[in-house]
Amino acid sequence: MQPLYTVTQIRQIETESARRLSEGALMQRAGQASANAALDLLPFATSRASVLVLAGPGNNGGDALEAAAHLAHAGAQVAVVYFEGGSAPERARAVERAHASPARFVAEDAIAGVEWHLVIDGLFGIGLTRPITGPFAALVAALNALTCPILALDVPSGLDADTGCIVGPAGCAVRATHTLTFIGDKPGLHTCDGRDHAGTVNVAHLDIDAAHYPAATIHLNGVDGFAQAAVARPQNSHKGSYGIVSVLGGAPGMTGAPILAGRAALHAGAGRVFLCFAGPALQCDPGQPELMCRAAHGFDFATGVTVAGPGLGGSDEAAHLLEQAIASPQPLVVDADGLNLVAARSGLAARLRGRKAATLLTPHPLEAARLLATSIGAIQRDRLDSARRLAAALHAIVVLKGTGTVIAAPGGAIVINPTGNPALATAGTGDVLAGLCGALLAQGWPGWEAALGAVWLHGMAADVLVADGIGPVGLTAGELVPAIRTALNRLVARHGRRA
Ligand SMILES: NC(=O)C1=CN([C@@H]2O[C@H](COP(=O)(O)OP(=O)(O)OC[C@H]3O[C@@H](n4cnc5c(N)ncnc54)[C@H](OP(=O)(O)O)[C@@H]3O)[C@@H](O)[C@H]2O)[C@@H](O)CC1
Ligand SMILES: Nc1ncnc2c1ncn2[C@@H]1O[C@H](COP(=O)(O)OP(=O)(O)O)[C@@H](O)[C@H]1O
Ligand SMILES: [K+]
Repeated sequence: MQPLYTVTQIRQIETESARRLSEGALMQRAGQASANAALDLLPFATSRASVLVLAGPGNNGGDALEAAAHLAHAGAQVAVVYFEGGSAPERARAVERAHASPARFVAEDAIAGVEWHLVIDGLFGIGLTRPITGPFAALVAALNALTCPILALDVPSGLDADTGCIVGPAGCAVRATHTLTFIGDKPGLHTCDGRDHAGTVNVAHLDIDAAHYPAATIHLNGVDGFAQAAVARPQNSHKGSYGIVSVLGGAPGMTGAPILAGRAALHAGAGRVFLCFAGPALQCDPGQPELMCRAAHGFDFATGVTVAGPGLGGSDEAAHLLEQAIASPQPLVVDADGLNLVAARSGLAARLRGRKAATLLTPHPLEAARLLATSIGAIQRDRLDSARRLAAALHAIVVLKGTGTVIAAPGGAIVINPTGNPALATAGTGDVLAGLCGALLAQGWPGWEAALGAVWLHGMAADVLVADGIGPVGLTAGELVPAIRTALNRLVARHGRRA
């Protein structure tokens, strides 16, 4: 999995490596890498390309000036909007190089009325300390109104590289189509506002020796993070080999949620799936008669994995049933109303903390806010920290949903998921994810790999459906289910080890 580094770590890597390099080497390498990336984005002969370069007051601006000089020497028509600022010697040399090149230095008002083929955003990088306001904000608005590609250097200006939030309050950020980020990839490019502002992310390592990189605790989810848990089915196996998933949910009037979770568990390979209704039990799911419907009252949750919460409601009876599911020595997924009950009743949280088997919690931001007794805004302001705090507080693997889903382990490891898209922003997709988590656990996947695999497959299924025109508008949660089955089978065929 691709490592992600915080700004503090990037600064440390820079300090360590810079000691062994000539002054300004990193900025020169960043500028060269940026120019190369820019050339790749130009649609035709370099000499006919109009490139607008924004060079801010810090070293991000220095990178942009180096890039401007290279592009101008390569023959592009380069216009630079330049802001006076920092006195770092390497930045001063970048200014000189750009001035000595054929690049033109222009005023901000020259941006309007020109057909630009590419914009390079070198306004602010990881040194942004306060919201972009005033004339800089007007400039960002002008850039965001352009239709040409925008290449952000290091970070789209205005975005917090650690959290993925626009630096605020009342800040703004460049909406880039591409980001070339330096030294190492950064979490903020992949979650919250990051995905909308960074576009396609590439990393330029600037030839820094691997020895200068610390062990990363944050990664971008990828198949290598969980594929080792996939097992090819042996011929000599039967339904008992693939586990049981029991979905606890379905308070009166809320039967759809457990059905979706159960269907997802079935199509993701669980040997048997029970729907355990907290309210009046359905006789069967006529659309999926393989699901076995039961009253939750008196059900033995210790027989397999429980997915507790979809449509469970908040009654005392629901809390009592959840307590029984938590007491099971088997793996457990808690979602939706299950999480709301844990937030509302401290006794349940204490029992959850005491569990020995794998426990996965799958909150969306509002559920996470209830669990941490805070607001959605506070959760979203630092999604990584929120997920990490929840995992530590409840001794569970936490899947904080939403674009760039954050998966956190109680020990502090964090993974951000890159698959998925806004087609998933529709009712029931969370129930499908919970059922999928349950199915992987039932088939013997360890908790961490089950969480990573489920989130990745769920997002990938949505990506494939959208590529086929089934979404982003109007995708239904039920349509995800067969697409998840296909994605999981491809994974097992490609990576599944022999049992
Ligand atoms: N790290 C590395 O190893 C390498 C880093 N490199 C590059 O350096 C970048 C980091 O450079 P950096 O530290 O100079 O910060 P940067 O992002 O240019 O901004 C700081 C400037 O902006 C100003 N300023 C801040 N907020 C503002 C606001 N809202 N509105 C207005 N002004 C504002 C701030 O002013 P001040 O706060 O001091 O008043 C200061 O002048 C990094 O992203 C990468 O591109 C590469 O060369 C390769 C090696
Ligand atoms: N804009 C988005 N981009 C990517 N994934 C999204 C987006 N919106 C929602 N999702 C995903 O869809 C699912 C929604 O879950 P949830 O909010 O619990 O829905 P429900 O309760 O209706 O089942 C989560 O997996 C979430 O990460
Ligand atoms: K930038």
